[in-house]
Amino acid sequence: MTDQEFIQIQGGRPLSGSVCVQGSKNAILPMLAASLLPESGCSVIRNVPPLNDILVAFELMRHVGAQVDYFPGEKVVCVDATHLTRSDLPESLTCRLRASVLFIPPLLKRLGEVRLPSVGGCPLGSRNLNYHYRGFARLGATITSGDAFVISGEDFNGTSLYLDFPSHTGTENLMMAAGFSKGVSVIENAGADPEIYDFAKFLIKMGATIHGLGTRTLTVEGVTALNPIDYYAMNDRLDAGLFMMAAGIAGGKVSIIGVVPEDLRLLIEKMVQMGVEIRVNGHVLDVESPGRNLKPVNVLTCPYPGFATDFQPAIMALSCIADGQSYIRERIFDKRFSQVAELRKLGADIELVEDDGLAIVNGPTTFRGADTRPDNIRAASCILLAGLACPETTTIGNVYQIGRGHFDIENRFQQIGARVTRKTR
Ligand SMILES: CC(=O)N[C@H]1[C@@H](OP(=O)(O)OP(=O)(O)OC[C@H]2O[C@@H](n3ccc(=O)[nH]c3=O)[C@H](O)[C@@H]2O)O[C@H](CO)[C@@H](O)[C@@H]1O
Ligand SMILES: C=C(OP(=O)(O)O)C(=O)O
Repeated sequence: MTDQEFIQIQGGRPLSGSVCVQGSKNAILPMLAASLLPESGCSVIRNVPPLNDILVAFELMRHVGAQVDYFPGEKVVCVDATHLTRSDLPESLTCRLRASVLFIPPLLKRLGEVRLPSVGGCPLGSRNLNYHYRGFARLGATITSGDAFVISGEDFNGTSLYLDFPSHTGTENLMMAAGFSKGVSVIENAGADPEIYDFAKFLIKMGATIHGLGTRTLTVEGVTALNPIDYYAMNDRLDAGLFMMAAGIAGGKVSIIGVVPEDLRLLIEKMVQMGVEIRVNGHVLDVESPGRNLKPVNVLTCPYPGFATDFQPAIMALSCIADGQSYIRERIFDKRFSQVAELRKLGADIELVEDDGLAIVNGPTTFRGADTRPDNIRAASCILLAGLACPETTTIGNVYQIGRGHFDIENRFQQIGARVTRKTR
């Protein structure tokens, strides 16, 4: 993939057909990190799409000495971490992957020290890591910071851990570290997201003892050894949501295959409020929309089970075609409106009251074609959606971003009748 590549969308036509949901990046990344915990033997993780973030995680794992064999056709990865050799993570990789932080607990357990330079990921504001480091310190780690964080320790003891905010990777990291600390740890105000739940099931299958799954209080009893396992990762609710909103904005009828409707409850609720018809048929969602005359919506992002911040940019695209004013409030990240500048290029009328985390969308917009360059996965998804509602040509540069979160995007959209192509300048 080069910076010359871009995605071209010629929208303005309804979608029809079926699309399968990919495996969940945000559940798989902690599983890849945890697959470094067993001292011998191969772990197998299934339903692993070849997303850019996942490929960077493979490179990090190989860098520290793990053998990683990936079978993209089968979406299976096999990890053998018997011979880990180093614990200094290179900035050339960590600056591309925020989930690099999830490699701290396994390397600490296996090698007694980790050196982590700055981490990358979506630029959404401050994105502190203080809950992670404070938790590791309470469990017994020593942490120093200079041009990199150095986390070290040999002896970890269970304790009470409290997150000021139910951080997603913070919960995963503390759960993993508590899993090998002696005695019992209680994690309060933990994240309850489905990906955290799936990751906890992964750790339990490895031999960990974790109680309170899906609630805000997790109790973890440390064990001395965790074993390699064979695990099928959950499907990606964010990928499912992208295709739901694609049907909503473009119009037509699309079946989305491989969802847990409960995990998407609020998105379904908001889309139905907007006038999109959604039928739940077991693990398939049938989404049908006129693609115009939608009703405006109020959205406030919250930790799960609230409305997911990762859907905020996409529902903003949808609200642009609604008749009237929509209010979109971001409450998780302090800078998560970068898609607004890109949407405006397509003609959207959006007032930003950034200090209040509020965007007021004045719909309906008749989108015009434009060249865009979104700076993160979900902003790119937002522009892709707007492009589907625009009869002119829209382009999305910086395609690395969308490839971090969605696999084979152009082919999967073509499968449901969209004119989405990947091109080189
Ligand atoms: C790889 C992955 O799973 N990424 C997801 C994860 O990111 P991530 O786990 O980084 O997000 P968090 O839940 O940790 O962040 C939520 C909020 O807590 C703050 N915070 C977090 C940790 C900390 O130590 N100190 C602190 O202040 C952050 O600045 C942010 O304002 O959850 C986000 C919120 O659902 C999603 O948008 C991301 O897609
Ligand atoms: C914000 C995201 O990822 P990360 O936390 O890795 O930046 C995302 O997946 O939308």
